[in-house]
Amino acid sequence: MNPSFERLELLSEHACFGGVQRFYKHMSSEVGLPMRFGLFLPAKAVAGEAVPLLTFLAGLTCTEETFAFKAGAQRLAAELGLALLTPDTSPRNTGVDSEDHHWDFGVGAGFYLDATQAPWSGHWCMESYLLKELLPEVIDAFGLDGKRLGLFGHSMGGHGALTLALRHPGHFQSVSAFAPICAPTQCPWGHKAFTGYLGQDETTWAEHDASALMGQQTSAPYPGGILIDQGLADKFLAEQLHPEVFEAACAKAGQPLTLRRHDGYDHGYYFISTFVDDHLRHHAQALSRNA
Ligand SMILES: N[C@@H](CCC(=O)N[C@@H](CS)C(=O)NCC(=O)O)C(=O)O
Repeated sequence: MNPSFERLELLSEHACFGGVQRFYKHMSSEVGLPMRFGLFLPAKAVAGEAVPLLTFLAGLTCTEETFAFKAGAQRLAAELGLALLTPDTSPRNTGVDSEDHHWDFGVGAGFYLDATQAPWSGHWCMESYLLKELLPEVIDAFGLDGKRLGLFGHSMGGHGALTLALRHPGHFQSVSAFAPICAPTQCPWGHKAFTGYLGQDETTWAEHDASALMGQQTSAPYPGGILIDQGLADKFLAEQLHPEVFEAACAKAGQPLTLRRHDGYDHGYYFISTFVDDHLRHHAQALSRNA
């Protein structure tokens, strides 16, 4: 049996739109603890075809189950032949006393980076976990196409999608986000997370700020375009999200950006489920070009 597959413990399995939604647990050497993730495989992947992999990074307080339960993405993913990977949002049960004292820092709030500050630096290394361990292991275990990878996410996970896509050029072929934290160095969530995980030296923060990273580009890193949806009734928009800062950075870099602002939509999964099909099509189109 494939050694990557052998490392995975199947927690549950549900037939879904001709494919299968599964939840797994595995021992992560990067995190140093067991981690959980969700994986939807369309019928073609179950039959052994190397389909593209689209990874969704969830927001604050979410788990590997949230997007799988609430977004309603499996129907179209099945039709388009996309596998969907939903990692957890942080390590859990780490032994750090204060890990769950805040809903926006610690457990459920890994911010998709590698912490450099104690006590977080021991286990909080979501960037290395995703890039060096989870994605390669899942691609290998299920025979997916590692050259056709898309990344999207919501809120903190939108920050994760944009920053990881910019920090790892060439790794992902498509990127999109729902209500992302676009300029974490300029908002309370970002200040709190970066102070805790990265320390007081703000020069290190810019390396994890999507707008700052885009501002450094001299040509478009995603010439096929980036898609962002943002609800205008989102209670976090004014204070935390700052899509206009990312919009300006994209304009400066010549990065095509479709930033859609939707009257009446809030921050939650009713908003995500309304527009998720457009994101799946955005990725399917980019990933089929790379086939
Ligand atoms: N607990 C927070 C809200 C946290 C929140 O909205 N989390 C978003 C991501 S930033 C989410 O997706 N929550 C899960 C859900 O809506 O099901 C509050 O009370 O304001």
